[in-house]
Amino acid sequence: MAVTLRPPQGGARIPFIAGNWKMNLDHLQAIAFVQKLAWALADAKHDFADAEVAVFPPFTDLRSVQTLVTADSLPIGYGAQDVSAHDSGAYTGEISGAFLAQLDCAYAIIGHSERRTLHGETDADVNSKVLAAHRHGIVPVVCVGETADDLEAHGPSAVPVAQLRAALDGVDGSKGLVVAYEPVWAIGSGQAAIPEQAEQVCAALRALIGELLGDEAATATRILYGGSVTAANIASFLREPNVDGALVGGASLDIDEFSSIVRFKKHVGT
Ligand SMILES: O=C(CO)COP(=O)(O)O
Repeated sequence: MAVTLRPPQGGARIPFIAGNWKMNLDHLQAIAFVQKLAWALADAKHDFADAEVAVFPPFTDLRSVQTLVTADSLPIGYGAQDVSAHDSGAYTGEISGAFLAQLDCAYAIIGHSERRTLHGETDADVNSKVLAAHRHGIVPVVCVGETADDLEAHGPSAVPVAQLRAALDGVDGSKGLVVAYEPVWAIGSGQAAIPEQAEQVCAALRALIGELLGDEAATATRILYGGSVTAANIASFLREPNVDGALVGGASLDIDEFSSIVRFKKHVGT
């Protein structure tokens, strides 16, 4: 039996540590990695009530990850790095949310800055993809974040808030949502945001979710910080009340480093 991990429906937010592998690890490497990660967390007696864990492998790995997770009942979730806005048809190279749902993907990352900058994704595209994920019962992990130029011109919150407002147009808040605040200048740079700044933006994003989707969604939605997260700096982010976890890139490819990030406890409500 597969362990199906779904975000909590209201109540306390379980911290969420998500590993975005980007274009790394083929399906054989993915199987070895997920198995070793599960062993490392079991050895460390990780309590999954302290932090939910999910990996986001390339599309070609997802069937293999599903098979492993199902066969061994591993308490590790997984999702896709993108999803098509369309459900089927003449869209060469795209992957339907229907296919991801068939692979029991709980999540799909949508609007990562690498999709926005390298593939020209607009706010409207991101919104269409969020709606597509929801049509198939997949929880979108909506990425927002400002560039260094945006930061200088508008401060940290304005662009992420505008991006999230556009992403949530017409969205049903009861269908589940995770938001990742990833300042573009912090991604892969080794220069993480200052935790107080991450908190300021995450608080503004939560207020916007309340305005658009209601108080229940604002309370239930996990808002992650992403951008040069490591085992050494995760504590400083999780100390912030509106930061509910991390979207981890480079450090999610190292089992010791990633499991150390997962094992750092956020003290909810303290
Ligand atoms: O883009 C990211 C996760 O989606 C962050 O990447 P890094 O952790 O490598 O900075």
